[in-house]
Amino acid sequence: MIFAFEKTGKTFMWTVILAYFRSLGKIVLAVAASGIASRLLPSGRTAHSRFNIPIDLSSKTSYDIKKKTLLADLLRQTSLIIWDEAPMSDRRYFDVTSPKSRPEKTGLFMLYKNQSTSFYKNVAEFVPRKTW
Ligand SMILES: Nc1ncnc2c1ncn2[C@@H]1O[C@H](COP(=O)(O)OP(=O)(O)OP(=O)(O)O)[C@@H](O)[C@H]1O
Repeated sequence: MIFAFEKTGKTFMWTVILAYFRSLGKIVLAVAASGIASRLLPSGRTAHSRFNIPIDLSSKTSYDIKKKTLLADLLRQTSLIIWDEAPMSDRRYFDVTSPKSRPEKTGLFMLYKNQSTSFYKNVAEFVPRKTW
């Protein structure tokens, strides 16, 4: 995770990282919590749009990613996700579990099983508790 004060070049750095990995032929997704921030990233989209996150997130809803879809395949082939303003997002976005009641769906980070636990611990440490 990268933390820095305003106007210190974070977006500039994402742009450089995106260009580097994409020049190697890797798939790198760029998302942001807000629409304005996502427009500043090359091929950036809001996290809601990219990952099918329901607007009305509750304890009973989860990512709307079906396991056997093009989106799930894209995410499996993705080498890196750059998520600008991640700590502004609801913590449940970073949930590593699949919804038990909907076995055909998957949580985003279930697709990256080996990395997901440490990622989740890092994010959970910084995302404010009130957004649980
Ligand atoms: N290494 C650099 N060389 C030249 N200009 C730079 C460099 N890094 C950043 N800038 C310029 O500094 C300004 C602020 O950079 P940037 O928007 O990347 O910061 P930020 O940390 O993402 O800002 P914010 O806090 O608003 O998200 C921009 O105009 C950018 O072009």
